[in-house]
Amino acid sequence: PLEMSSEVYDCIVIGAGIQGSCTAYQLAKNKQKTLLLEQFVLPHSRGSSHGQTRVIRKTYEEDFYVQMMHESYELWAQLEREAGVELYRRTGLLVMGPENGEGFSRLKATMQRHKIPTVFLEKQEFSQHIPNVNLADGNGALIDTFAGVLYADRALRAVQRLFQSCGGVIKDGEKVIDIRPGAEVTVTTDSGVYRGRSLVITAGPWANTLLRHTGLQLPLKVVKINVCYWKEEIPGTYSVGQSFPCFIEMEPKEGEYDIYGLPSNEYPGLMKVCYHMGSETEPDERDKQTDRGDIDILVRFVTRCLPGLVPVPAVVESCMYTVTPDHNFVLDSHPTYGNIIIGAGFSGHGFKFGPIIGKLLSQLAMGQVPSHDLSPFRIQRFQSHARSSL
Ligand SMILES: Cc1cc2nc3c(=O)[nH]c(=O)nc-3n(C[C@H](O)[C@H](O)[C@H](O)COP(=O)(O)OP(=O)(O)OC[C@H]3O[C@@H](n4cnc5c(N)ncnc54)[C@H](O)[C@@H]3O)c2cc1C
Ligand SMILES: O=C(O)[C@@H]1CCCC=N1
Repeated sequence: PLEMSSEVYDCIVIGAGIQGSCTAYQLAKNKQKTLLLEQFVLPHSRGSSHGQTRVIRKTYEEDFYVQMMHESYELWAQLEREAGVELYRRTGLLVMGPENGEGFSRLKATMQRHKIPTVFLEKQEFSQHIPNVNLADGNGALIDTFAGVLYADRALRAVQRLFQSCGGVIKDGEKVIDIRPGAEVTVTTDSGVYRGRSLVITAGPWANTLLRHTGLQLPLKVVKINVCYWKEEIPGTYSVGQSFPCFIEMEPKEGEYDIYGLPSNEYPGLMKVCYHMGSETEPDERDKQTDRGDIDILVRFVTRCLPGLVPVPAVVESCMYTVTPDHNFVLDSHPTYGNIIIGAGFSGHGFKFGPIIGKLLSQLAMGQVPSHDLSPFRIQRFQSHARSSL
């Protein structure tokens, strides 16, 4: 039998990806005795938060994401100061999309409504501003000038360090195998039993595996992303050093989902260009999913749009998205157990929100009113969905 710890934590957080780590840090900063449990030995590359870089941007169609990103930028800057490390590099973000399409028009309108510093590029001046990129016929282009790159691995380590420096406890290499809801939630791992007055589940692709212990299943699809790096024909052509921006092509001709890229930086001479969707996988069987349909789409895109890259990926890494039907997050209390809080379904765009999500989930865990409207993120929106069982 496993030994029960005598300690009762104010909060136990399951999952030390960016969302769980930021939540745990916010709790510890608020003087909550907090335990952060992680199934793998840290750092690891088997979830969704590993890798050197992520895009940060305010470029969203929806007002609620823009509002959250205003605060998230401030919290990232605060984290940089607290940790004493650079986490954000401003590069700008080029968005290309069908000029008269609904998505691109909505995006432009939201940028203008929120007065987000944006440069709108006319077709005739495009190549002068953005050399070595072919703008598709009928596409418009804009630049979100404060967008950039987050140093992801570095950020995750920094947040976990800050959490520990506030007295937080991390137990890694401990997989949670059971959850017993109650006024004190009992959490069993493969090596111990812990109690907490509240529980936060931020388990990324494993969210439904854990939620099963609480009688809840969410309509989440886990997909494997082939993270592709492409060699520059002339090293530096698309580099941070040459002020090349991150980019998103909305509704590309080559596929149903967006294609995005980050300037070459982490691997000199290699630029990251990815497809914003992948094939379904079981999170523990990620490496058995070998579908390369997304890479075929990317090869066609790179050939058409980025003529300075060799159109064959030089390095392919793996990562996972946990996707909801509407691609919006789940940030809510459990429908039956109010002291169990869920952060899930970040749908491939959650990293940039890490600090604000940490703040919101910690507010829910402490029984406070969240400081942003969480109605777009409620579990209730899935009520009619076949796979949700409340
Ligand atoms: C290729 C790729 C590119 C992306 N690009 C961007 C981008 O440019 N910008 C952006 O904002 N976002 C981006 N994202 C999305 C972002 O990275 C994710 O939304 C975010 O990392 C999700 O974090 P998480 O903490 O929810 O999940 P995870 O990082 O997966 O963390 C969950 C953790 O829970 C642990 N866990 C699970 N089950 C258990 C258990 N039983 N016991 C203990 N621990 C457990 C897991 O091991 C894992 O460490 C990208 C994602 C990918 C894959
Ligand atoms: O979230 C982001 O900004 C990136 C780029 C666009 C698609 C998904 N992730």
